Amino acid sequence: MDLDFDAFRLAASTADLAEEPAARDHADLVEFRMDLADDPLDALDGYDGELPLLCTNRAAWEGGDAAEDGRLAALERAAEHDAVVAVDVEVAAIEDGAQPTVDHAHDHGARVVASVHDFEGTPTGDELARLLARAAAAGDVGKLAVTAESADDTLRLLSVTRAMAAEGATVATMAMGEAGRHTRAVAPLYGSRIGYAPVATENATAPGQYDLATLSDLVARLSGESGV
Ligand SMILES: O=C1C[C@@](O)(C(=O)O)C[C@@H](O)[C@@H]1O
Repeated sequence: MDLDFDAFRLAASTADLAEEPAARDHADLVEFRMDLADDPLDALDGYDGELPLLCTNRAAWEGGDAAEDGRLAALERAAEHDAVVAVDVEVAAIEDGAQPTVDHAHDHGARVVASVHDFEGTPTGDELARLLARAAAAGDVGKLAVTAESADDTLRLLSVTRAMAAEGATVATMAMGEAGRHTRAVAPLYGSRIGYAPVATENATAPGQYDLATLSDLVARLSGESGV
């Protein structure tokens, strides 16, 4: 399978690949949260769904559930699957020695989403720009998820998203939390290339996510593609 990030792509985030049929109507791909799954490599071996996969094995130190032992090795195995079109590697991990994982993914035709998460707040504009530039340089897509507490926080994130996208960088941004929720719907208009949503709200993988059908509808309406 192949999928690029030259346009906005909506990912259904899940720890259970059996949810894929339910995501087909709305999503372009599935984000498989390996760190939240019981036997992720077995699940990947048995995957015969239609949607391509973005595999994430989120480190505990970046808000996920994966123990460090074997974490990157599992991500590398994942990248070898034909259905896996991308893997997510944290920028901090890449800068700390995970470049071989990035290279391995590329060798197997998978793109790399280099990610940064701030679960505490939204940095200053300058710092946001630095973080997103580092992410974009480290991967094929630079992803930045912050926690917004105000409209000003969301504006800074959207502004940096727009500036980087206008320079030609491939970026994905979102603000977590209640105050940031609407950025998930509007960030694509400012150049963000990936949105994340659970099939059902109770299985959210980050604070403030819309469910998949809702985000798909909002993005389509705002982009003028829904025909309404
Ligand atoms: O990094 C991201 C973005 C995310 O944190 C979000 O805010 O939608 C959801 C995660 O599943 C994904 O790995």
